Amino acid sequence: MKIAVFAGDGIGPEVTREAVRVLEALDLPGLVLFEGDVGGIAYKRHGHPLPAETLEIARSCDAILFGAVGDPDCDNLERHLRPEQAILGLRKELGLFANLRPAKVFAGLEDASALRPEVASKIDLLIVRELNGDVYFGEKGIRILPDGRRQGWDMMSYAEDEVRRIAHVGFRAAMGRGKKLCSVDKANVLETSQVWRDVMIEVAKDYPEVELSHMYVDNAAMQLVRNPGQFDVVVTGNLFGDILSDQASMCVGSIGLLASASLSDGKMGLYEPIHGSAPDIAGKGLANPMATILSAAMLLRHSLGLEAQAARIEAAVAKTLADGIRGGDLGGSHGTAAIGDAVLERL
Ligand SMILES: NC(=O)C1=CN([C@@H]2O[C@H](COP(=O)(O)OP(=O)(O)OC[C@H]3O[C@@H](n4cnc5c(N)ncnc54)[C@H](O)[C@@H]3O)[C@@H](O)[C@H]2O)C=CC1
Ligand SMILES: CC(C)CC(=O)C(=O)O
Ligand SMILES: [Mg+2]
Repeated sequence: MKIAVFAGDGIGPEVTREAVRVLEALDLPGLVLFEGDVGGIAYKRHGHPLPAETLEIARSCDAILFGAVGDPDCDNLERHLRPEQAILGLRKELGLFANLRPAKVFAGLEDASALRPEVASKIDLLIVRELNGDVYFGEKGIRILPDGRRQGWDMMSYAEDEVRRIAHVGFRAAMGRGKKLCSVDKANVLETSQVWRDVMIEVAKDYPEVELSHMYVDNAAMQLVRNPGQFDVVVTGNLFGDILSDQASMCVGSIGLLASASLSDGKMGLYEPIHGSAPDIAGKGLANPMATILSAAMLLRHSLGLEAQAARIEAAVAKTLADGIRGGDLGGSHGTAAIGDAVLERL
């Protein structure tokens, strides 16, 4: 079992360290970890945010545990050299098109939600976000208009096959959960979304037991706050899924809690918290490592088939929260390492 560990920038190394401690504590036979540079740190050391040797490590491993990338020092670099290209590059190079972002309220954490406890307590949803297409990977540029104004442009598109494969991921997930799938788009305005919606309707015929609904993304953002309990599986594109999942994190309490799996057709996957490098708290030991620890659990489940060990980690995190151990993001005072210690004690 080979796991690549790409800690990255900002709080990335801090939260990844705790997740690695948890993985190591499980004493998994044959587990070997391989570290690699990604993001701003990789740019500073190797001149590129995703060096060839890092990509090679990624390709040779069964799964990747990823921290976060992003460094304000690098914000003025040419776009292809910016830290964020590391995660975009890994997603594209490895064909990781399906991003699973579960959001569920942990018992005892209802009061930490930005929503009223009786609204928050009903949340148990899965955002299935397409991760290889959309405006993130379209042609883009900055051009000078004839009248001298600068104009930025980014091409949004989805081809039918790109929608079809993520639709199947969403419907299969719904079959294993509450059999409800809400497809989120902006088909009232965007042709990209019209194709998206047409394909969702077509694929739904293969899953007659799943109840398909459609929602415009602006309404979805509102419904996520008004009545998040109505959602089971939400399938959406790259941009909308990025935004809605950050929003969902505050509905369950904190962005420091939301884990994710980025999957391809095979078992290979990349696992990361949904948050970024949080430069505002980096280096202070304040970051909540739970999202990364829970991402490690997803890694064991999806890439290594170790369901019992994944459940063990999730139970330890749930117990830690139930015992009142909370980081600053949840109104508590526990630091990154103390939260890691507490999870390890409950493993
Ligand atoms: N997959 C990745 O590597 C991602 C990278 N980024 C990058 O991260 C950098 C910062 O982006 P932001 O927009 O500030 O988003 P962010 O997610 O890094 O931070 C947003 C806010 O949430 C807080 N926060 C995030 N994670 C936390 C944790 N584990 N515990 C406690 N508080 C936490 C931060 O302190 C900040 O106030 C940028 O360079 C951005 O491009 C952003 C999202 C994903
Ligand atoms: C940093 C971006 C490339 C993506 C992002 O915000 C995310 O995947 O959540
Ligand atoms: Mg994001």
